[in-house]
Amino acid sequence: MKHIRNFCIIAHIDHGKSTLADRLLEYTNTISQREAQAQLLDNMDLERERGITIKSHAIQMNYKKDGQEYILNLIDTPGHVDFSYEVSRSIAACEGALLIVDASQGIQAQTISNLYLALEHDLEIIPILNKMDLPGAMPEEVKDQIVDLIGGERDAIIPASGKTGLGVPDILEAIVERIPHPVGDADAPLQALIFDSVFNSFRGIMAYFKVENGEIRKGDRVKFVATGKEYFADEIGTLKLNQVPKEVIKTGDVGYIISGIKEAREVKVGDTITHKDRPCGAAIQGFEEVKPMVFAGIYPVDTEDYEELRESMHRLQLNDASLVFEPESSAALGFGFRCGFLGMLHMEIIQERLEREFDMTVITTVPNVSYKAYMTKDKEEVIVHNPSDLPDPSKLDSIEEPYIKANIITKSDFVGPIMSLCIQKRGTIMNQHYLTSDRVELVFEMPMGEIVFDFYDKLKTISKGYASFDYHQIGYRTSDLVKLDIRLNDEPVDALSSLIHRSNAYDFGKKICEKLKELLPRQQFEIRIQASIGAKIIARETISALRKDVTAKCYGGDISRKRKLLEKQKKGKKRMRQVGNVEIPQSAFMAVLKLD
Ligand SMILES: Nc1nc2c(ncn2[C@@H]2O[C@H](COP(=O)(O)OP(=O)(O)OP(=O)(O)O)[C@@H](O)[C@H]2O)c(=O)[nH]1
Repeated sequence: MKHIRNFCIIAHIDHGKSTLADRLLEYTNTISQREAQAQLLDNMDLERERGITIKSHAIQMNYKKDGQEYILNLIDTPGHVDFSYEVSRSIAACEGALLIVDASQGIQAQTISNLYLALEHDLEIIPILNKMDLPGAMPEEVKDQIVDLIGGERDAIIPASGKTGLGVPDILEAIVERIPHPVGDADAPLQALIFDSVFNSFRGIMAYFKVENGEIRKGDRVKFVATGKEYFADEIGTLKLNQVPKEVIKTGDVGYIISGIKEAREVKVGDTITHKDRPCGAAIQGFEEVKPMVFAGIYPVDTEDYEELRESMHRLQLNDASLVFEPESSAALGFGFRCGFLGMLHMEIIQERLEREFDMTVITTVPNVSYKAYMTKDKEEVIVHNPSDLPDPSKLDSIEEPYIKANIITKSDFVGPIMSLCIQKRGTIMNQHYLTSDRVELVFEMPMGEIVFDFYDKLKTISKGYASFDYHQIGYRTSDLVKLDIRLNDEPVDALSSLIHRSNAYDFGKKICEKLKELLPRQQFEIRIQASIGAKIIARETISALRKDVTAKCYGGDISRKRKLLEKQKKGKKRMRQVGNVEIPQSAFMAVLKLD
């Protein structure tokens, strides 16, 4: 135990965590340089392309210092807010953290939020100034920021570069010297924290754990405390580039278990593994059920593909337990699924995986948060995951919506515009704090429903990219919300309904009608677009009729050109849905996200 070091790397997105991790693996000969080039830790195609680590991983390195062998377990964490629960569990398995800050960017919102998580778990923090090779690196300024944030000595900050390998030996030395070894009782009953799981089509589900107390042996009868399920530890081992089977994993060490688990749902990150016959007294604290925050409908473009879509979603769920879905039907879109995601990025990833890995073409509806509606009678609580399911407003006592606490870090020049944006999004400023003379941290409380719309994009635009954003939920609050419906030629389109704060409803209704007018293709008859609250029409637009013949201008001459145009037209139609007599393209279902 004395020669084990468990650590994670925390950083804002794109500050170079994965690249630096690869350098550590290379330096300790855990992987070869050639393998490293493929950015090993990000082994999902999608991850590699997007340059983000979606799921956390663990890998073991051996390192020799003064003749003594050390085992270094690196637990990789995802950097994006959607996956912050996974970050917090990975952090709970560590004794130390490398805090990576891009020397050209300085401290950003996720640097701070992940740092706070690490400090809550009393981790030893090793600050690293990364990307020192960049011409725009500002080492002295960023060092000031780090010292301001975590205290400590300027000299303790290690200058590094994942690109050139600068600082890598110093980082390894610091891991051994500064991070404490794990502590635990080797003789106590087994208590192991599950911090991640992966799905492998050959081996089934593999859970990653850290042994806090006791030890686990191959063949042991174990129990997962939160789910209550029991398994045989068919195979246990440590994680190098591949799995290395072992007979025993002892206190303080990190490993994997394969035990015939069929579905990702059976393994809950944060759960405790113990022995069936000699269980531990209590589960490891801090376990939470991950709850989806954002909901949207996913429908097959072709109604006949419904069964295939269901099958694909089931298979996706096998390795992503945080995806939840249930069948729903929409008058406009037919049969599909209402899906719950951890956040907007998670939603995009699922949509993309469905298309890439399962070859499904889907229509996604506007995302929304979940609401709590209270009936006048009995104050009965109804959870609403879909605005069109809102009970009749005349029978409602009140509606509550989720609120978040948002942290934004930006340059002082942008404070004004960002404040106006947040206030426009019904936010309340709670705190404004200067990190340095030029960098400000703003803390807001605001409804989560406002950020699922277009908040990120707007924030990025008004701050010219110089603002970073992070948030967590702080509970539900009563709001004056109304349901806004959209009709096309008097036919309501349920998939376009939304819940809006009353004060914004008129403006919103007007804008969405204008946007739809822009997005709906003109057809051979007039299309009336209306926004209504209950029976009251609050906005309308009309698209005039058009006789559209794309081949008309081809004079009947060149047949191949004509065919090409028809092909093109057919393709354009693919993602369309017919409601009444109006054809709606996918872009229109997301129109709300693109209002000016
Ligand atoms: N110049 C320079 N570029 C770097 C360095 N380290 C990483 N990069 C680049 O920065 C980008 C982000 O690097 P990643 O290692 O993917 O960042 P990350 O922090 O792992 O990102 P997430 O996993 O999404 O949080 C990539 O384009 C890297 O090539 C460095 O030391 N110097």
